[in-house]
Amino acid sequence: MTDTHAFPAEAPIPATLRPALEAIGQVARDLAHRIARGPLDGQMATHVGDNAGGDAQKALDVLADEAFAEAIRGTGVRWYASEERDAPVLLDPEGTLALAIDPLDGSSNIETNVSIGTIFSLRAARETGAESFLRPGHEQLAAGYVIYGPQVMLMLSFGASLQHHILDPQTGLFILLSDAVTVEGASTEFAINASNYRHWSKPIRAYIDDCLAGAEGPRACNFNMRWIASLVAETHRILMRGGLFLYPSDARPGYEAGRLRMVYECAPIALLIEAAQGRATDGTTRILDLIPESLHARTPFVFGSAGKVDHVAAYHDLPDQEVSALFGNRGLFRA
Ligand SMILES: O=P(O)(O)OC[C@H]1O[C@](O)(COP(=O)(O)O)[C@@H](O)[C@@H]1O
Ligand SMILES: [Mg+2]
Ligand SMILES: [Mg+2]
Repeated sequence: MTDTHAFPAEAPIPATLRPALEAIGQVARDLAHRIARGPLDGQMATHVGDNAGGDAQKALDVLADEAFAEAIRGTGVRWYASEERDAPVLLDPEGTLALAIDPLDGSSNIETNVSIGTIFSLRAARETGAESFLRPGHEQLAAGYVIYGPQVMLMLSFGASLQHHILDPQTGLFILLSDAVTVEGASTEFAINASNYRHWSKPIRAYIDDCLAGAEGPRACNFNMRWIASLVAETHRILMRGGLFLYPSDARPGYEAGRLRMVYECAPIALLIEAAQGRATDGTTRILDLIPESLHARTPFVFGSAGKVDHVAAYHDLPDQEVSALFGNRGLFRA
């Protein structure tokens, strides 16, 4: 890692959070460099074990986790919680912040050269790790993600608005492009892993059936589908041009609450989406009001433009026979 700053002095970052965000920015810059070198920098996609959530750990997952944990020391962070660790780690008893992180998101894509990312969330530290992290997401002080794509970008929010930064590879600085990103409402793209269709609940099936029915169906509109299997990349597309993301609960063992984790995936993404005037729910309830029961707790996740997320919630309110009636009289749901 270089010891030069990741942000210009004028970047709009509160002084209390600046050391931690500098450290995150510097590690992200270093990771971006390693990801760009790919196999020249070692076998990043090698399966090295399983994490607390039972997911396969790749070499890059572990390398990223260790780099963030190391760099964040001495920046005011008391508790460090990561997807790759069973429990929060006490870094500094005097620290006032708690960092939750998905060091490498979308790691099933490493060997395919598709965009991957880092998701992070900063909160006020409390006495224990559990007290710090098992709290509603609306208490987050800051949240963000870095996307390692054709361009390396950082989306960052302190709650009120959404900042969009790009890494300039020539200077190594994240440069602010906009401090007021908003989610476009008119997109006709939705993102869901459709291979799980047979496991979904009736409201989710009905919603997707109606999208797939296109101009001839109750929505009277043709939709397009996207699935990258990289939450950061899906979020970035939605922030740049609108749309809807769904990872619902389903009937597979272990998917009772979907796949994505509340503390270090859904809560930070929800903060960013709301800061961009979008909506993020578990299908019906606001993600930022949910209290996780454990560090690695999962939640169904639906987010995107506010109108589309509300639309999904309305399918959960339909009477059972109406949900079942494919192309039933859902005039209410015209696009
Ligand atoms: O393989 P699936 O079921 O489509 O799930 C894809 C989802 O899993 C994730 O890869 C989980 O994140 P990690 O890679 O950090 O475990 C998300 O980025 C993505 O949205
Ligand atoms: Mg992830
Ligand atoms: Mg991960």
